[in-house]
Amino acid sequence: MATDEPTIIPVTGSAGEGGYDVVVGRGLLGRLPGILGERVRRVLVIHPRALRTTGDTVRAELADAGFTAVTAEIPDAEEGKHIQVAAFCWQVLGQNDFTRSDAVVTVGGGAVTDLGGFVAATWLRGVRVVHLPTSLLAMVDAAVGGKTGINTAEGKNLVGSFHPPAAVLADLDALATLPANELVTGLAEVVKCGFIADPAILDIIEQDTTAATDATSPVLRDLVERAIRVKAGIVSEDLREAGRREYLNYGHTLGHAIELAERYSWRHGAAVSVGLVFAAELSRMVGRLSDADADRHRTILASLGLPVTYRRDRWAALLDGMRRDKKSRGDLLRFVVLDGIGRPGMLEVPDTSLLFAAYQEIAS
Ligand SMILES: NC(=O)c1ccc[n+]([C@@H]2O[C@H](COP(=O)([O-])OP(=O)(O)OC[C@H]3O[C@@H](n4cnc5c(N)ncnc54)[C@H](O)[C@@H]3O)[C@@H](O)[C@H]2O)c1
Ligand SMILES: O=C(O)C(=O)C[C@@H](O)[C@H](O)[C@H](O)COP(=O)(O)O
Ligand SMILES: [Zn+2]
Repeated sequence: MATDEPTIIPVTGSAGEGGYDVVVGRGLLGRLPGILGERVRRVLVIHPRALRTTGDTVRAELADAGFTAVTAEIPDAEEGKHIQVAAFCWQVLGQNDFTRSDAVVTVGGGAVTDLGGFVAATWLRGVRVVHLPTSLLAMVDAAVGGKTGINTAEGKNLVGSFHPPAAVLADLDALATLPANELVTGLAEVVKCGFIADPAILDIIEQDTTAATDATSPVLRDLVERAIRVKAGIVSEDLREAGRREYLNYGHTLGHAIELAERYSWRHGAAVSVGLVFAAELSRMVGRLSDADADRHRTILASLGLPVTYRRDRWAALLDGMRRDKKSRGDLLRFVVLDGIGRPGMLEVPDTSLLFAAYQEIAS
């Protein structure tokens, strides 16, 4: 199964929008000029300060290929998902005369692909974007599927759009510099994919946690490809989240509320980990998930070193945050739950006492 050949995972178009390829492999940068194509003259490379060297390498590759490449260096992590950072990027695009036939390239984790995707979606009402994800989480999730967004003072990803990329180059070599804790938080989204759609993911992690957390292992590559296939399959059917795409939000209702409560000092994947255990407890409480399947959430996530509990005294703030979740309809909170492993569904919760009871199971 070990191979150095790139794997191409197609995302087919839906809602009248074009499809694209997610390429997983090593040494993929040379593909970028060909993907951008001959019509593109100017390229804005958006990267965080922490990845300046990688951003410079991408800019040099583009310049060598004859593009006019400029960079926008943005604040790291969630600090970058801010309207003022988008405004800075719009300014760079404007000052460099970017037209509708020009393009944006993102280099970074999910915060950068979200911000850069949003900038591309809004500049001249939409220009091409290619994502070069550098974190595990961005490779398996954020760069794929076309959700873009920024945070507001009231919550996570409250402003954004659907803007599919022209391609995603998931270069596993980038993971060499990713801190171990960042790799682990990315695995929370991989585990999510295991619970909602591909139970083999769970078996693989349980069999060898060490290999699953080793950026160089064929096991991790297998997990990356499996998680991307889950996401690609769902977004190919439902780009704009009219139905099945909501399942990709498993664990996120509480997860996003924790991120807000922690003022983004927690990584997204860590908050989603707690959210997954909460959603499993909710599923168990309403009789839709067995004890064993619910307990498996806590066990597998804890085995990776991910958090599975959260502060008992924060319930009121969390409930407030969850009300602004995009799955809510009016006063009705809606959750992704499981009817078994690989069988996601929705639960409407008019009565918050049920949520409070489920929260007691994860409160510390
Ligand atoms: N659009 C979507 O569908 C989607 C899906 C999942 C998550 N997200 C978003 O993605 C974000 C989380 O992504 P994340 O976990 O990648 O966080 P992140 O982008 O904040 O990156 C985490 C940290 O890792 C650093 N980093 C990234 N790549 C590196 C590398 N190769 N070497 C060294 N350091 C590196 C970053 O600079 C940052 O400090 C959240 O904002 C979340 O909402 C979006
Ligand atoms: O792609 C999706 O759809 C997801 O829900 C994937 C999530 O992992 C991701 O964190 C997403 O950004 C959450 O979206 P939101 O609509 O709840 O902001
Ligand atoms: Zn997520």
